[in-house]
Amino acid sequence: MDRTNYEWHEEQVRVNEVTDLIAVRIDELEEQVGDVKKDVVEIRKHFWDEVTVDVSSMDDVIETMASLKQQAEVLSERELRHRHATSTLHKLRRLVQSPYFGRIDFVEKGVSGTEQVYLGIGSLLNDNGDTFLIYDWRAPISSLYYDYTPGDAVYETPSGSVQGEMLLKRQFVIRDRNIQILFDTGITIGDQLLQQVLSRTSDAQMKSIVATIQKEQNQIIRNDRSRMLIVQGAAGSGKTSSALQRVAYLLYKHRDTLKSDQMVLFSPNPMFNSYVSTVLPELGEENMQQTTLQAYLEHSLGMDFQLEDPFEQLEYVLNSYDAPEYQARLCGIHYKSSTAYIHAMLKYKSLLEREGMKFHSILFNGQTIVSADRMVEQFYSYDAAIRLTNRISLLRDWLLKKVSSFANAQLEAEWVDNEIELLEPEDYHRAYNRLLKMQEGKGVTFDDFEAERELLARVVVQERFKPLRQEIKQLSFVDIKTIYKQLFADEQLFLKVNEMDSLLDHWSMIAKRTLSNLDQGLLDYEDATPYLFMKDLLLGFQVNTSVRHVIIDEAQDYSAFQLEYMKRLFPRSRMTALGDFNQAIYAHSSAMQSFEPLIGLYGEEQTELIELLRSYRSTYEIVNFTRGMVQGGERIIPFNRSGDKPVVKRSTSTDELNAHIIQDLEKLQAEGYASIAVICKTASESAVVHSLIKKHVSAHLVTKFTPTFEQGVLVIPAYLAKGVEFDAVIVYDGSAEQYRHEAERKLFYTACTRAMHMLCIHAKGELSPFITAQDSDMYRLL
Ligand SMILES: Nc1ncnc2c1ncn2[C@@H]1O[C@H](COP(=O)(O)OP(=O)(O)OP(=O)(O)O)[C@@H](O)[C@H]1O
Repeated sequence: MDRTNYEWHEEQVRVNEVTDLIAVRIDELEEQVGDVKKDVVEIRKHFWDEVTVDVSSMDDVIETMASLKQQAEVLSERELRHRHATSTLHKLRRLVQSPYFGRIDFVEKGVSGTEQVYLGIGSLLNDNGDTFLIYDWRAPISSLYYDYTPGDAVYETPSGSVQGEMLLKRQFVIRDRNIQILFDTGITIGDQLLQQVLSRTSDAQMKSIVATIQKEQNQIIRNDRSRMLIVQGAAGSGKTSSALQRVAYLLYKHRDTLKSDQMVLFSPNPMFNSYVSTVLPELGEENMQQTTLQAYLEHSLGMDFQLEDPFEQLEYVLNSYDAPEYQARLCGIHYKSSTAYIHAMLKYKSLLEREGMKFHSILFNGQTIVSADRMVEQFYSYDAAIRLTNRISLLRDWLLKKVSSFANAQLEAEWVDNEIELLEPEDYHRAYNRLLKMQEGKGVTFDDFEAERELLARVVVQERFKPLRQEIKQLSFVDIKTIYKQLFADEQLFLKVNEMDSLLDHWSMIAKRTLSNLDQGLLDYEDATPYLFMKDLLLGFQVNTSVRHVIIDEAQDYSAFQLEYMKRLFPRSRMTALGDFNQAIYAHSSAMQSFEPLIGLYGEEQTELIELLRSYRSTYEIVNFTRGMVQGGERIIPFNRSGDKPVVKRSTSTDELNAHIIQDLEKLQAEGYASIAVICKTASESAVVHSLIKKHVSAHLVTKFTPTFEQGVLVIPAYLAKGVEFDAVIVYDGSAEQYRHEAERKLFYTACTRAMHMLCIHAKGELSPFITAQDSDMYRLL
């Protein structure tokens, strides 16, 4: 047996020992889980048998409560035990198949002996409980594995740095308890394993990367200093992957204080949510909360308006170059996405403290209880030193009193008699019971006609005024819509709050669109967050203080305004923002060309910035080709994994183009690619292409409503392919006709960078000018 074989054998012996131990633990735990589960079922079944319920006297009630509490405690202790045991069991079941993926031998400075550290997705102690057979990849010492090659090495612990020398770094792939791959790493950190991992076919769900985390990614995962961590990374550089491992790391490091539901991931679309949702469970952690900004806006404003979503806005931007108001809309989007607009709103709010508030009159049956003017008068009669939101609360209380007096005055009204006549027997019965309760001890009975009429009148009046009271309590009397509209209806006001001398370019069109949309109950995407901000400024922010960490993926797609809003929404939270300016596809992204808005959120001292330049998703050939499409692309470093050169195919007609696409699809399928995306520019183009393709090849159409990501052939608009990846990508029509405006460059780049192994760009007629790789070495032109 040569040395390598011997080592392999030795390691396999260890794998056998460890997995045997895990198997024994699993057996024991399965038995335990079964017993505890039985206990829980029994306790639930006989819960009341063990409790003596006696309410005859106060003492008996207290005793009953005590016995109830005791029984509930026993139940909850067993349930907790069951949960713990089940989660340990899950971890062990994962470990038994593949107990670890790495080993380092480390000699700590000043300490004799070498420590062998085996790294897996969870830790495992020996039976004595004094030696780690497996270290969790998130343990402090495990960071050595990701940060160093053999030689001098340091890791951080809560009590300080530990220095020493790493003697060995070994990587494994273990499947079904057998070592399939084993090699020691030299200078090229894990290239061989990474090569293997990246060469596999894509999946419908993202995979964890714990075994091959790269040094620069480890900086992101373990960063726990700054309030705000910004990651700018090339397409495919592992931003999302690092962010998800980071969540797992933080949940591990702060396991006593941080729970998964205190972390929120903002995703670009619901399909992306499903794509990444298995990573944390794979690592033995519960998923964090996942949402989209649009879902939040819908939740907050969906009752009041029909909201445009970001995709509709983008479709407009991509499809409506010839619309007369196109430039005006872009200008409006630009302004409404900026921090300047936030400042204008804050200024507007301070003006409103003195004048200009708008209210809805309080009406009943067409009759005015309190007029809007009277409310304004009342509002500004309060001490100006009182905060605006508090003055609104005072006004609310005043209005409720006014409504009460008005309601009392209605008791004798004719409509009340009419409604009493119409009361259903149940209402009548309810009223009777209420009378009994209210009049207890007062000697009044329902035989008393006067009392009966009065009571029923009260019931009727109270019921009728209930919705109005409810609305007042919810502060609906503040006319947010008109207040917001004022900004665009009153030019002087706009100039004043913006501290501008002249109005925006295309002002009249911007103002007209804003006002007419609001009048029709529509809210453009660019207005939604500002509108909500205005509402919150006046009525109070609906902040969420329980969330401790917000992760924003595709951060370049949020406007400066939206980011600021999100910061206010989660005042006790840290933030991780991951983005790539080269993939900024929305019109408002022009307001986010740089890091400034992100850094500005918490200020430089509280912000850290990490850049990822190496791209892992695509082959060397694809990265080499696509990086020429964007500014600064020459800085992107392709990972050394070779594949076919991208193919660019020109057609002279739509029929020919379609025929080429179908040929390509059939060829790629025959070559064994599991996921192939035909990426179109817009939703409508996708629908047309899908109806054509499906006659020849089984294919799914992805729309903004598609909830989950599927394998096979997908036809998808480029903007929905954000964040996901495919074995092969066919860009449906990469012609100059489709992609020539600057706004389309990043969309085109995003589409091309979704490809892992193969990229084919088809074009009808002239090629898009973004295919700059003139050097025919970069691609094959067919
Ligand atoms: N260290 C790694 N080990 C293994 N695979 C990796 C590693 N880093 C990244 N990858 C793989 O590279 C691909 C791209 O990763 P990811 O989606 O996280 O990148 P991204 O920067 O978010 O991309 P984009 O911005 O283009 O959406 C994924 O398949 C991911 O598994």
